[in-house]
Formats: sequence, C-alpha cells, structure tokens
Amino acid sequence: MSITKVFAPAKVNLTLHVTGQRRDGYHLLDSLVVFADVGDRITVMPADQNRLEVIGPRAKGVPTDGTNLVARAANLFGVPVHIVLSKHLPAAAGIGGGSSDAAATILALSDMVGDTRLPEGVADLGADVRVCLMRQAARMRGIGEDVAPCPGLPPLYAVLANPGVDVPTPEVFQALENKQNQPLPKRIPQGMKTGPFIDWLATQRNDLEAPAIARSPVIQEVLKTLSDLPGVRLARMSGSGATCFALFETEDAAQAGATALTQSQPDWWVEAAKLS
Ligand SMILES: C[C@](O)(CO)[C@H](O)COP(=O)(O)OP(=O)(O)OC[C@H]1O[C@@H](n2ccc(N)nc2=O)[C@H](O)[C@@H]1O
Ligand SMILES: Nc1ncnc2c1ncn2[C@@H]1O[C@H](COP(=O)(O)OP(=O)(O)OP(=O)(O)O)[C@@H](O)[C@H]1O
Repeated sequence: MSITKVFAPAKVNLTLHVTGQRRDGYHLLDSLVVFADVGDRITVMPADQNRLEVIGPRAKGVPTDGTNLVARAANLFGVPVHIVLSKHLPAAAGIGGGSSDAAATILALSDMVGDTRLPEGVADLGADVRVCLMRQAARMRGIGEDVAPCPGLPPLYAVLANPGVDVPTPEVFQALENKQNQPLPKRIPQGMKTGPFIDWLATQRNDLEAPAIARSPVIQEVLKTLSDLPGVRLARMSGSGATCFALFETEDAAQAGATALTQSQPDWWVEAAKLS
C-alpha cells in the first residue's frame, strides 16, 4: 500500500429545486450539480493507527477529531490510515466541502485496499456524498441518493464568493416555507453553447435562496455584488449557502471578475473557477 492523493472539488448546485418533504423531515430535491477546479486535497498514507491532520488556508475551525467527515469515511474501511486534509474551501458554505472530502477519502481508501465496492454506511455521511463520488455534472434527486450523470453541458466560467458566515444546512431547510415546488424540466438541455445555457439556467431556481437570505441577509449583498461585476450573466447561491456563484461566458471575464471582487471585498473568500 502506498500514498494516495485525491482532489476534493467544490460542488456547485447550478439549480436546487425542493419538490417535497419526506415523513422523516428530509427534503426531496431536483438539482443540477457541477464541480469546480478549486477544492480541498486529501493525502492518505498507511499507518499503525488512525491519525488526521487538518492543514491549509481554511483549516481553522474544521474538526480534527472523529467527527470530521474524512475520519468518518475512513472508518468505514476498518484500515488504520494517516490522513492529511488540506482545506481550501470554506466550511458550512453550501459547496459540499465536508461531503467532497468524504467522497475523496472513500475513493482514496478504495484504491488503497483494491476494492471499488462502496462500503456500508456511505449514505450516513450526508446527502451530498453520493454526487460528490461522481465528480462530474449530474442531476441529483430523491434526498440526494438518486444521481445520474448529465453529459453535454457547455463549459461554464464562474466566480465563487463566500462572505464568511457559516450557514447550517438544517436551519435553512427548516426556514423554507413552501416545500412543494416545481421540479426541473424532464430533460436538461444538452449541446447548448455557454450563453444560451446560462439563459436557460436563469429560468430555473435555488429554492433555498430566500430562506438562506432571511437567516443571513449578507447573502443578498453577495448576489447583488456579483450581479454588478462586468460581463456577468447570472448570479445564484449554491446549496444552502452562503457561497454564491456568478457565471460568465469566458474564462478571461471570470478571472477579471474575481480580481475585481478580491479588491473590493478583501474579507470574502473569492475564487475564479471552471465548472464541469
Ligand atoms: C442542500 C444540499 O447541499 C444540496 O446539494 C444538500 O442537500 C445538503 O447535503 P449535506 O450537507 O450532505 O446534508 P446532510 O448532512 O445529509 O443533512 C444536513 C441536514 O440538512 C437537511 N436536509 C439535507 C438533505 C435533504 N435532502 N433534506 C434535508 O432536509 C436535514 O435537516 C439534515 O439533517
Ligand atoms: N472535512 C470537513 N470539512 C469541513 N467541515 C467539516 C468536515 N468534516 C466535518 N465538518 C463539519 O461539517 C459542517 C458542515 O460543513 P460542510 O463544509 O460539509 O458544509 P455544508 O454547507 O453542509 O455543505 P453542503 O454543500 O454539502 O451543504 C462544518 O461546520 C464542520 O463542523
């Protein structure tokens, strides 16, 4: 067994429609999910006993004990490992940091033990872990367990922005007033160019935006600031917030937007990213 390194990309919900609620309280979703080329990094090494180190620019406040989703994912394999988690994504931010870290850990451990079957207990790690295991554009339904690849999307260039407020997912779902909303259309458009595809996205929704803004009004300010960037085509929130994304038609426009936003909002987490 050798050292395994896996990238844990940020997850972005391009759309997030809440279509119902189960008896156990979990909400039914219909979401178009893509992944960014920014994310965390996981290194897994064989060891005599379990050890987790959390390092990197966004390590502050992330648990280093058995509650970390990386530790919980590794425990499913019953093999002692030393894991170094390098955090670059903000936590509790709607971009699946913990879920993507857990998925990356599962992929690393599967590779290490030479067994690609998923261990029991993956679902208990969180609703987003399934889609994060896919690491490619996908339509996510059910409470997150029903995932299908969504090929044929055009390249999307984004600015991701987080104002630094933690937004706990359960609070946002609880604050959602109307739980029965329209799903996405039966077919997600394929083969469109970037501009028309963004126009189509603008006709869809993130139903958690309003309750997230009610809890953390700064999200409205993030959306407004993103909408005012030159060349921006659409600004929306990802997941349960507070991270929002702005979409552009070219990589250069997204880069310029990120540079301008970093200067005007030096306290926000800002990244230019390609989404796919
Ligand atoms: C909002 C999304 O980020 C969209 O991708 C996800 O649905 C949330 O995924 P996650 O953070 O992995 O969520 P979990 O850790 O499984 O759930 C956190 C809490 O969010 C609420 N929750 C989550 C998923 C879902 N389909 N319905 C819910 O009501 C529940 O209160 C749950 O206790
Ligand atoms: N590896 C991890 N990285 C970040 N947070 C973690 C991790 N493991 C456990 N946590 C805990 O999980 C909480 C939620 O963090 P996470 O980054 O998964 O956000 P999220 O907004 O729930 O993501 P999602 O987009 O899936 O809703 C954090 O407040 C933190 O205490």
